[in-house]
Amino acid sequence: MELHVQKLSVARGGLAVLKDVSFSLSAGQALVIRGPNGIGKTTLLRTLAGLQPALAGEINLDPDMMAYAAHVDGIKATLSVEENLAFWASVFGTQGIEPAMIAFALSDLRDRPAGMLSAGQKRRLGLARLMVTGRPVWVLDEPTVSLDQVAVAMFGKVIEAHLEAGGAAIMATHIDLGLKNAISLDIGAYKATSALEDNFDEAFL
Ligand SMILES: Nc1ncnc2c1ncn2[C@@H]1O[C@H](COP(=O)(O)OP(=O)(O)OP(=O)(O)O)[C@@H](O)[C@H]1O
Repeated sequence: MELHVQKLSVARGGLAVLKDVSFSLSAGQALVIRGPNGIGKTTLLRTLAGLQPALAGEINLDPDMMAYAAHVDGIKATLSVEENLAFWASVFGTQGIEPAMIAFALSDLRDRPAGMLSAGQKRRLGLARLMVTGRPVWVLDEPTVSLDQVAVAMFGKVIEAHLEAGGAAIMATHIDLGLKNAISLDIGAYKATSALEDNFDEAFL
């Protein structure tokens, strides 16, 4: 698995936010996207995962290779924790939800309706979902929000195991997960300038 992203431009609300983003990622690697609030990390991740079209550029991998997890994880509130994981396993055509249940310490919560989980427990369920997708590239937007220290460590272990098994991950996070094979990309340099800014001098001449 090799992901190559070339000259990708992405937009939000009809306005270009990032221009000409290029990077490559191999199996076993994690890419940590960095940049200030509002620069376009979420927009970039959503575009990579195929949830919105790119303005321009190339992504060599099919979105079907990717699993996306963000703040809204598509958790079904009335289904139990176990039913949620079983549902996703059926959607993605995979088997065996127990490893995900164990990795995120959800076993004791298996019968609880997801709507009754705390914010951190919900996030753990959303991250456990990644494991049952069976997809090689995980695209993660602020995955550690709401997680306590113990849960952050659980998540770090799961990501490390995913990379060791030949998967890859792209994530926007401010937390150092101590991953062995992580590279970082500061997207500040790719900020798209608006037409007004492009012609700023001319506007005054
Ligand atoms: N619906 C929208 N219409 C217009 N602009 C939007 C819309 N949603 C977001 N934006 C703007 O698009 C830009 C990129 O937003 P995005 O959420 O991708 O940034 P981010 O880097 O993930 O930010 P943060 O670190 O705060 O989560 C921001 O300037 C934001 O204000």
